Amino acid sequence: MPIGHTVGRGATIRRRADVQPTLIEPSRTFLGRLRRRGLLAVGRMFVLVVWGAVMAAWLLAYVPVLAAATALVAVVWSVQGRGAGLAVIALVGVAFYAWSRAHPETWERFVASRVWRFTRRIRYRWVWRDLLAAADVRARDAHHVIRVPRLLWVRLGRHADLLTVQLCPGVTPEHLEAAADALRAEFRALEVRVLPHQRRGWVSLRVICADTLLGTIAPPMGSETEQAPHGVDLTALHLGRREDGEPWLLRLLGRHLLVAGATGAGKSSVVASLLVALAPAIKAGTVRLIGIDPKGGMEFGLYRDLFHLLACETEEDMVRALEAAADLVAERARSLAGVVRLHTPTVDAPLIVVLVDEIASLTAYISDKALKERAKQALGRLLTKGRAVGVSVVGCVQDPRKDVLEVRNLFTTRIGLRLAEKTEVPMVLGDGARERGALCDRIPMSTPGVGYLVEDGSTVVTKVRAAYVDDEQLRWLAATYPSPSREVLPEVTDLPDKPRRRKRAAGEDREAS
Ligand SMILES: Nc1ncnc2c1ncn2[C@@H]1O[C@H](COP(=O)(O)OP(=O)(O)OP(=O)(O)O)[C@@H](O)[C@H]1O
Repeated sequence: MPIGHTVGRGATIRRRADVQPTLIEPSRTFLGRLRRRGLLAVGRMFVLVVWGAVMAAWLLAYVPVLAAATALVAVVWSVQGRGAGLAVIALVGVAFYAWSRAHPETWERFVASRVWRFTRRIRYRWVWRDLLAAADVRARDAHHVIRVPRLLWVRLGRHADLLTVQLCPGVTPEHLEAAADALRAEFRALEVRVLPHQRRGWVSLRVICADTLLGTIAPPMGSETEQAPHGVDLTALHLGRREDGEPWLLRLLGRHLLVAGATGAGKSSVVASLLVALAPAIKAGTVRLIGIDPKGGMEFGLYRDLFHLLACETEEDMVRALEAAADLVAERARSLAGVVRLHTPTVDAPLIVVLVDEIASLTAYISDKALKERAKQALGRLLTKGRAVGVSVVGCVQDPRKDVLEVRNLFTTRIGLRLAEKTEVPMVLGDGARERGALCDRIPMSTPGVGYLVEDGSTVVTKVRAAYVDDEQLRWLAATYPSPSREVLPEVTDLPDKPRRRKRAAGEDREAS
């Protein structure tokens, strides 16, 4: 088997010291060796020239401004001769310099960023084999030839590139995940993330080259027709931006959402962005909010009018609100049994969003044991049966430890904002999420609202940042899109603590008599 020969899938590494030297057929004479080397050098030179020409043509196609300038120089040179050609080259140089000074944004957009992107493409291919072999993403075949995954193609983006990679036998996506840091350093990127590919044996690498989440993001607010011209799409709520610069669209219909983050990580900005996206539907009556705020209304009190029901005064109130929502789930499940598999929100049967700020206050920090048990049961009922019947829970949590929040695996969409320790990442986002790129513990304090999102049943990790909605905008939102219906707690439903109230009432009667 000659060195460098490719068998089946994967690319081979040539000239490696650890390849069996016996595989090389040595030339016997000095002249033979010289001829062989000379031929090899000529062959390499030829390949290099062809490759350079192809790359130059590709670069011109990729940067039309350069193509136009090159065409101009070529025409003048061929018609007017070398002197005029050189003069045009100098003129083009001066024009480009003046452009970059006078309009740096357009220069960046049409020339600099495109050239930079193109050099990235060359870099990926240039370093690929050696880098993967050095980072231990390799396998050795039966002939002791070292093979690495093959880089099939590169899709360049403004902020992130997507590399499609064909794995070779013996190399798994986990090998690439383990080498993500080495790839990031060599590609001079911010992050490298391994994503699944629809074809078996292939994976994608997302290489993040520019941080689009550094600056604060403004919420998409406006009049009803501006904000949601075609009505609110509950499967694609615009909450902020993704790391590749695209809008972050979140599906809430048929999902429960957990937002975990240390104090000051920006949990309330995720909730506020969600409210901005839902507001027109709240006013239209197709979405109803039930708010539970253990901070006594400090968070949700600001936009009280958006809520159909707000429980924030006592622990008892909050648990009763949860139970009311859980009863509604049972009632809807009965009425929808055998009719539909997923409820479609209407004004008569709206999507109920149960918004809980600091969910651990209900499941862990309540002092009354019986009340805590009731809260856990109601939450369990909501999370296991609510999705299909149009009841979604959105919960925030600071401390994601198991004893604090036992039900966290029932949340189908999870967002990990800045977390204190790396051991907390799998607690929120699941096993292996940190290896796949969810570095919640490395999010700086200076970027609140930044987090990693994982959906149930998917291994894809997406970095996002929620828009920042200030207090003034929240007040405006509540005044512009108030909930058309309002309920107060005692009237919510047939409350399960009635016997206790009856007992207390009986006791009061006795005292009176
Ligand atoms: N998406 C965001 N963009 C820019 N700044 C933000 C964003 N979210 C939050 N901030 C800033 O960070 C501060 C803390 O954020 P926030 O109150 O949302 O954190 P939190 O996780 O809810 O904290 P706590 O658990 O203590 O309530 C805010 O006062 C705000 O100034």
